[in-house]
Amino acid sequence: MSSPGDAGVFDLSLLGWTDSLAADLPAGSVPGRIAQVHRGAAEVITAEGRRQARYSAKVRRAAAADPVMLPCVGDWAAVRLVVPEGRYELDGVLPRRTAFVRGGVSRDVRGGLSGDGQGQVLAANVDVVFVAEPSMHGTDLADLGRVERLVTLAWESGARPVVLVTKADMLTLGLHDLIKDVEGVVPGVPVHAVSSLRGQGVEIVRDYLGTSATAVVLGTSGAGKSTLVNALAGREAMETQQVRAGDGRGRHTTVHRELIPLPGGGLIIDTPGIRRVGLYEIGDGVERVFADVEDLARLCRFDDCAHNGEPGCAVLEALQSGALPERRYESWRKLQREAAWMARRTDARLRSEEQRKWKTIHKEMRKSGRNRP
Ligand SMILES: Nc1nc2c(ncn2[C@@H]2O[C@H](COP(=O)(O)OP(=O)(O)OP(=O)(O)O)[C@@H](O)[C@H]2O)c(=O)[nH]1
Ligand SMILES: [Zn+2]
Repeated sequence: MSSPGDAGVFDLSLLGWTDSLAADLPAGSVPGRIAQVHRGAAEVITAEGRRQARYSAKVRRAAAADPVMLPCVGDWAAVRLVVPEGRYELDGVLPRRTAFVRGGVSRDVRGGLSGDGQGQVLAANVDVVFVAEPSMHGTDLADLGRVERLVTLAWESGARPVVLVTKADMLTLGLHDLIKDVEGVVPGVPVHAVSSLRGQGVEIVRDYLGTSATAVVLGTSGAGKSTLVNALAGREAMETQQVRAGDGRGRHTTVHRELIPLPGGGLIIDTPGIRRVGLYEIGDGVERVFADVEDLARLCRFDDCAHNGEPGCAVLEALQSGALPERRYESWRKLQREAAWMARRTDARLRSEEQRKWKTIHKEMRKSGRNRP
């Protein structure tokens, strides 16, 4: 059996290729899924196998004007063979269904924000986001606030979140209660216990990918992301912290992003530390994760209640009665502020600009494809 990535012909639908993507492919080019990006070139998986493809002048110009236009892991690219030279050229990126975007934002340990608001796409065309939260992290239990934050981010990317309580073997007593607590803070999102070390829950994770879905794994450093990816891939696709600890360079986080085709179809993108990833689009991520709090807020006497001591504030009442835990309230406020901050800074401008650019680029791609002999 040939598998994606081996030389030889294989089925692109196992990489997520669809008819609707095919409709956007310019004439004269073949599709390739970007597995890794380098400076000025990308490694793409095509029906013929893996190829290095240099960016065309058009792609370089577009990326120079706006980093959001840089090809990224998970993108579907239009690849052409440049005949006299015999090399491959990446001549365009097909429209993205979903995207993880870093808004040029850096975040200090206390959650402060700074940055220029310039977008950068970290991963594209992701269907499922696995939020990996270790049952035990050092001596701490799973961090519910971190789960809320990452699930919010997942919703905003356009993909579907699934929470995995990883390293489940480290917590035998109380695991059930912990899962219940996690379920309680992300309404409507499936939560599963996973131990990659023992192989527990790995099949459930695998099932989310079917034959052609693409997933990313988000989570704090040491959450067991690489170990899970390796368990899914059935091989050492990613270096884990243990492996790295032995190489003399000491412990450090995963630094590169790579799209890894899994045996039997489906793909997974291992992401480096997500601490710098901000909420980019003012989507409905916060409302979805905090649906219970948002419901309360609708009961406040004033429509524009800031939940800051106004009379008849249902949120503060719930807080005082203990129905709404202080931790969750604070988490809600923080993520609301963050989303609002990003929205003010970049969202409207970037979104409209990006849409406009995609339109012209695809018009050009189609035109140049048709005119080519
Ligand atoms: N007990 C237990 N340990 C695990 C499990 N999964 C991973 N670990 C250990 O946790 C440590 C961190 O695992 P990694 O997979 O490297 O974590 P990561 O999330 O990829 O970390 P970064 O690359 O730094 O973001 C390693 O020592 C793993 O062996 C598990 O299911 N159970
Ligand atoms: Zn209120």
